[in-house]
Amino acid sequence: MSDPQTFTTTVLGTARIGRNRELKRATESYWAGRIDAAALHDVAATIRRDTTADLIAAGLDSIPVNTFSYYDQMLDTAVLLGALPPRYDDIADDLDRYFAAARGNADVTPMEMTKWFDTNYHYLVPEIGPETTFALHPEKVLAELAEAVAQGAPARPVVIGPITFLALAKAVDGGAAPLGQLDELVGVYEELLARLADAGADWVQIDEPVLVTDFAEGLPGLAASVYQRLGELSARPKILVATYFGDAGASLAALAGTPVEGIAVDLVRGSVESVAAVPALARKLVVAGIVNGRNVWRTDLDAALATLGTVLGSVGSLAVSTSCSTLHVPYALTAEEGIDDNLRGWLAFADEKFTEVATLAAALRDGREAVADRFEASAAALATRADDPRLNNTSVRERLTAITTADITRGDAAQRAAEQRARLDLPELPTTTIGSYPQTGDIRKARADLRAGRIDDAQYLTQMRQEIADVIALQEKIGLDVLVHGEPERNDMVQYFAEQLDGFLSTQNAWVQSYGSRCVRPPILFGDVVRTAPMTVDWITYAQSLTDKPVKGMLTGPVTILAWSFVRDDQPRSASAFQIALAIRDETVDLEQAGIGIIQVDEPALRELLPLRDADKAAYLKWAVDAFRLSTSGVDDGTQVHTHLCYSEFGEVIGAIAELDADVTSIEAARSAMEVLDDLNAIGFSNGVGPGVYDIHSPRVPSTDEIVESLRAALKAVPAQRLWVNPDCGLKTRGTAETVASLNNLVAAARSARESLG
Ligand SMILES: CN1c2c(nc(N)[nH]c2=O)NC[C@@H]1CNc1ccc(C(=O)N[C@@H](CCC(=O)N[C@@H](CCC(=O)N[C@@H](CCC(=O)O)C(=O)O)C(=O)O)C(=O)O)cc1
Ligand SMILES: N[C@@H](CCS)C(=O)O
Ligand SMILES: [Zn+2]
Repeated sequence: MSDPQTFTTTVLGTARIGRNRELKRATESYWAGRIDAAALHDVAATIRRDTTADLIAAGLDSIPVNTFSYYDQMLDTAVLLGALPPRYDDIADDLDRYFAAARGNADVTPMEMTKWFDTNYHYLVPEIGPETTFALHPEKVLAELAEAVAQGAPARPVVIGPITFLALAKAVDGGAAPLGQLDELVGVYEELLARLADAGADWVQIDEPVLVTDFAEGLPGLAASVYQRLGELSARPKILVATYFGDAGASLAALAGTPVEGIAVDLVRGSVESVAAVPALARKLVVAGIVNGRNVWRTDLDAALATLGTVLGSVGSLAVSTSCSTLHVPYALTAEEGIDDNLRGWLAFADEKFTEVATLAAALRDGREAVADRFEASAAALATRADDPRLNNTSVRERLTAITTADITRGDAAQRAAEQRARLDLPELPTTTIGSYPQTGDIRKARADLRAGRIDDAQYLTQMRQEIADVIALQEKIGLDVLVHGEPERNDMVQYFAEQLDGFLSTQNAWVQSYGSRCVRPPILFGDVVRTAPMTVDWITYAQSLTDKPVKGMLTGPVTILAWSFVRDDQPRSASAFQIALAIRDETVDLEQAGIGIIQVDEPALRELLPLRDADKAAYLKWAVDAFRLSTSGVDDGTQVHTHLCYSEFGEVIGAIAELDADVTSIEAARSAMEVLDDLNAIGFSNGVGPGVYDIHSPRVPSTDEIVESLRAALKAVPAQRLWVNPDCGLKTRGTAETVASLNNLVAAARSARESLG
């Protein structure tokens, strides 16, 4: 049992989708009406109980609770604070209201979704307007606390803090920046702390990851005043303010100057020097995030122990922890088969990380000798990494050394546009889609059947070709101008490529939540990246053989492949990005040689990897742009290069988007009212652009009229010669009926807009 005064071993949070994605299946069944709310709650309770039991078994003496979520922790926080947007007020049932906010329904649009810091996890963006009021609804956190206590857990409730909640919210209804409502909101946290104290909580963890960023001015000052105020409460649990995803910088001293008892610091991305520089930490519990919660590499235990030894000298007491929640890594390495011994030895997923935390804490408490066998096993496994030939491919390294500016530069953009116009002969306002068509149950089942040996390669190929033929026929019927093959053969736009590239390990069960019930299996980029054969050419040329309309080749770009993989940590990420770029470049050249005239290289993660601190942004954008250009500059001027960006606010990277120098950029804009076009104009962007004219994240079918309206708005910012008409992202998550209806309206809207252009 934990000493309520302090604790020594913990993690900041855990995954909640379930070891076998039980929550995904249960929520999707609930939405489809196949199970009722009680059955869904049962699955959720089992996941929570199992997670708590696993953490107890791992030997942790303080256990996070309320890190479970049916959909998203920011949405949970909006509910906790009574700050759901009012458009959901009429929905009486709590669960249905919650899911309506998450996903929308026939009557209401969902809350916006965007990336959580620089991760591939998406949160729902709180909406704060002048009329927003806050009111405490602590039922979930209190229930989950009681549940864990009943299980015998030394439970520590976790909530997102007020600064992070408001800094990540968006202003609506003409309101000012949401952080202006911080004072009022802190009052609700005061009430919450009193309720948690009444419920017997010894500690509460308040997550403030925004303190490692430059997202808003004056964050250290806000940290000081908010936690001074909360710290002065008389009846409250001990407060642990958790910073993660980077170095808390000046906020660390600000927090240390308040009465809070504990501060969690990220020692993977942050530095020991920052801790040593704050004398007031000598009076605090420092929760040392030494085990990487963001990546899958085994911890170098000796190095970690040395770091902890240094930290110990400058803090009041110390607990060992992961650097952030293990939400971002898969559950268990033991669920993976077929990994060679060398590579397996370098890895640690969540379960293995819990053990690393416990081992390090034991070494601090009892001395390294007490757990020497674990340290030695770890060191021996990691020692095999340096000499593994897969980490050092001479030919790819030599090729990269020889790259010059000419290799990342295409011909003059206007000249390219003229050549492409002559070659492609497209109408004004050409219509297209972003790549994927609905990934139906039949498609996924075919892949599951192939994996299980129920069908063979030839049968799988036949079925996928039929899917492609159907999608081509559908697009011709709808009347789209530039067609796609629909991506049926792709389990995922990153994993599909990783499975074919040397240097990547693809997993079978290593699922990580991406948003809501949607999961991905990030590949593990462990070595040098080499393309051994074309990856997409057969599929695309088959699609092109079925139609006279141009079919776009469809590739994922180097930054996105990197961003959505677990990346080796023994060289800069840029070095791996350039290796991937060479592989994609070779693929574009092969597609061009096979007669494909348009090639799209998707970079939806360009914005996601933007560093959280302003000082680091320019260097990132330089290598990210160069990697993209390396991947797309091998083709002739007459080949039209498209790119696609989504899932973000693009303001900060708008200059980089222009520097990508794609001939056509399709970009999510359906929810930001064409602001992106004004931003592009402001920097003189003059290539083709396709602002998304409808939101594919909701089943709602946009009317022709509303798409015409979007196009009219777009035409005020962009001349018809440069404007493309497309949805804002791929259609893989949509149903077929709504897709067909939406695209019919999109084509009708483009025709109507063309007519009005005369
Ligand atoms: C564009 N986005 C992507 C991101 N990251 C990626 N790595 N990939 C992306 O596409 N980040 C930003 C956004 C996030 N958006 C999404 C959208 C959709 C999904 C999604 O649908 N995920 C699927 C899993 C996709 C997949 O890997 N499919 C595989 C395996 C399918 C499967 O689960 N099979 C079953 C058996 C199936 C059956 O019998 O019917 C099984 O194995 O048990 C495949 O198609 O082969 C999801 O289900 O969550 C993710 C991110
Ligand atoms: N080509 C991909 C891009 C998604 S961001 C798709 O259409 O799904
Ligand atoms: Zn997209």
